[in-house]
Amino acid sequence: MKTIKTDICVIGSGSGGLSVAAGAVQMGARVVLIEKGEMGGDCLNSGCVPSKALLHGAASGMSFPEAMTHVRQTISAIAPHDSQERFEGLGCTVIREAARFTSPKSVVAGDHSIKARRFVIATGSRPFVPPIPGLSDVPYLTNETLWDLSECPSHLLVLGGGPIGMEMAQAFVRFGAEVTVIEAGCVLAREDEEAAAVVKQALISEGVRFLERAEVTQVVGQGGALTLTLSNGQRISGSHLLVATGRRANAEELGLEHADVDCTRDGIRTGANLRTSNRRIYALGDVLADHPRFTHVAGYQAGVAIRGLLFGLSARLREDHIPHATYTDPELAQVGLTEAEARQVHGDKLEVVRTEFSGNDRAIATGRAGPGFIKLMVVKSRPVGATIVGPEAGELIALWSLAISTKLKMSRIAGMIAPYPTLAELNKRVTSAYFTPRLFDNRKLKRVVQAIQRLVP
Ligand SMILES: Cc1cc2nc3c(=O)[nH]c(=O)nc-3n(C[C@H](O)[C@H](O)[C@H](O)COP(=O)(O)OP(=O)(O)OC[C@H]3O[C@@H](n4cnc5c(N)ncnc54)[C@H](O)[C@@H]3O)c2cc1C
Ligand SMILES: NC(=O)c1ccc[n+]([C@@H]2O[C@H](COP(=O)([O-])OP(=O)(O)OC[C@H]3O[C@@H](n4cnc5c(N)ncnc54)[C@H](O)[C@@H]3O)[C@@H](O)[C@H]2O)c1
Repeated sequence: MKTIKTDICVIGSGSGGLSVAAGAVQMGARVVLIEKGEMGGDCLNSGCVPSKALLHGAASGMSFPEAMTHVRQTISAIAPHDSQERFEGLGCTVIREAARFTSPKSVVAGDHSIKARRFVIATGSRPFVPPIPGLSDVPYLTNETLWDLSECPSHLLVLGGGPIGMEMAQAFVRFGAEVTVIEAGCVLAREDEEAAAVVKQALISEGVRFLERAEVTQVVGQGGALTLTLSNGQRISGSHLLVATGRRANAEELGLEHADVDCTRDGIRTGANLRTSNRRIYALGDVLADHPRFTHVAGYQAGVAIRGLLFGLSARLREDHIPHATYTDPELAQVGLTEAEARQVHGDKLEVVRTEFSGNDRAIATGRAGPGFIKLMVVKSRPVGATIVGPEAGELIALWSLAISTKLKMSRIAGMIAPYPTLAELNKRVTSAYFTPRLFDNRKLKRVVQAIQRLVP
């Protein structure tokens, strides 16, 4: 067994682990990075990158095989950035083995024993597969196996109407598959209800069938012919089944019991400084319990952890300005509070203003003026949340993350000028919606203007 002593040992080379390793090594720390699978983790290999590449293929009229080639080419184009070679070039020691704690200060990976001053657990998550009778006996797809398909399914059954289920439902219906989404509750249930309804309606109009509040009690069949039975006796048959019913943290195999790290079934718990119950060990990204699971969140958490790891600063996480987007067409993006949440927190102090994509010249000129809107939640002249459903919602939401993180007043945002004609004008337009009644329905202001008009020559 070879022993390595280091400053920081990072377990997992996904979005979170790579960000910590790159930052720490370039600022002078000795870093060991351990990865048991593909460098780049879920986002690059089986998550964001392939799913967005597939959606692009579906939107731009590629055939399914062409789109799958585009998926592979996209991964290959991005992979060098996350590669072992790049990280070794930066100065990290990269070990391609599964890591396991043997004590609060040491980890074993293959024939290496790593003793580190600090550890970072960034082992991510895997698909949660619900314990439905028969499911484990049939061939089903998850986000880990979907990318091996060589032909488009004739009828794809999608279990779960969260972001994975909705994005993939739209991609596959556009490739010509029949698609049925079976959802235990309501689709996109964590989103603003009105915005989620716009996305759902768009998918319905493209041919996706939805069964909501549906409890699957049994799955039978074989490859190419699967049947789900619901609690109401209804049966739905399809050629393939995609299970997209949430995530489970990758924490069980880490030997956390030897490391004094508290962990629940939902994942590892930390304080806002990302330290676990063992102060030498940090955790971040999808392996955490009760945190949003997104690539940009793992990246943001890496920045917070680095301040503690390298400088001993007690940086703390903030979550009110973290946006997310679902890349259906139309896209749905959210930052801060939804209208329902803001109403609960702020009651009568809440003002909600909105503007529609149908009034935007660029949206009209480019044939994208379908149903869609920006809704802004404002309290004491500062935005506390924004919901956008429409084209490029994921791009448009960034401004509102900045506005919330810096507590910008609406008057400051109204000072922004967006070039004409852009979708970005919608962000300006929604601030006008806030000021319009204050300016145009203001009797006092009208009297002042009239008085000045009488006085000025
Ligand atoms: C289909 C899909 C689409 C998604 N789309 C988006 C999107 O559009 N935008 C977005 O922001 N997020 C998206 N996500 C979420 C995003 O992929 C995750 O939030 C992100 O990858 C989490 O990063 P991470 O570093 O925490 O974990 P991961 O990327 O999962 O990396 C963890 C790494 O740790 C390794 N590992 C695990 N255990 C061990 C061990 N014992 N020893 C050594 N290595 C180990 C794993 O092999 C893996 O490489 C999507 C997810 C899925 C599934
Ligand atoms: N655009 C993006 O940023 C993006 C895209 C895809 C995934 N992701 C990330 O990946 C995570 C996982 O995505 P997801 O869609 O799998 O999870 P999710 O938890 O967001 O949604 C899962 C859905 O499955 C339903 N469900 C659970 N058990 C069920 C059952 N037995 N039968 C029917 N429905 C059932 C739930 O009610 C829920 O609506 C997301 O939370 C997100 O963090 C992000």
